[in-house]
Amino acid sequence: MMKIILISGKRKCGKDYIAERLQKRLTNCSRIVRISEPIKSEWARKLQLDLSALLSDGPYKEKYRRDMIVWSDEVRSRDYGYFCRAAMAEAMETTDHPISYIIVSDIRRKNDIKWFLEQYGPQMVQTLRLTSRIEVRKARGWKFTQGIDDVTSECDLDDYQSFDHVVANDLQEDQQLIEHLLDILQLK
Ligand SMILES: Nc1ncnc2c1ncn2[C@@H]1O[C@H](COP(=O)(O)OP(=O)(O)OP(=O)(O)O)[C@@H](O)[C@H]1O
Repeated sequence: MMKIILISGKRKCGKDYIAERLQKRLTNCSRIVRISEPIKSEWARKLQLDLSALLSDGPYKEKYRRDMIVWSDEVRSRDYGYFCRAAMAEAMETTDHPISYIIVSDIRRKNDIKWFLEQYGPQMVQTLRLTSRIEVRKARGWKFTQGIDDVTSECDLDDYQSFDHVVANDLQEDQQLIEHLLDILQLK
């Protein structure tokens, strides 16, 4: 049975970093899925923007991020699973070998979790909430930005009570943390 790990957490708490470290350990029977990818590619198509610039961390990213959030909220209000479904379909279509573990590295909303649970069931899905102290996030480059840090996409999960695991990612290159995660997520 395939296992799906849903990673959430505030900006710069290390969602991508931890997803990549886990993926490295789980080798090619695992795959990272990002819900933001179909959002970015559809938005870029819509605006005929340069996708590679949009996907990188360059100046494009913040400028278009706000508008993209508004547009993607509209899409979600009609169909909350739209981007989750698109991201999973893309992952499955572009995989030529069996996948045992899917790591979704950018879960941001209660409805994202709801969609995965409805689609795959609680046996297959585990939620992992990463936390980091504010000073640590700042040291990693986070700066409070109005319109990004105070909107639904960043705050919707703040009051979610049902994460399977809540784990701190405050230390630098913490190998024990990776072992601990493999343990609690039963991925060993
Ligand atoms: N435990 C860690 N040890 C060393 N570096 C880390 C650790 N966790 C995160 N980082 C670094 O901190 C930075 C932010 O991490 P990352 O991009 O994974 O955060 P994120 O939660 O995905 O952020 P965003 O929501 O903004 O995309 C990256 O440069 C990453 O390499």
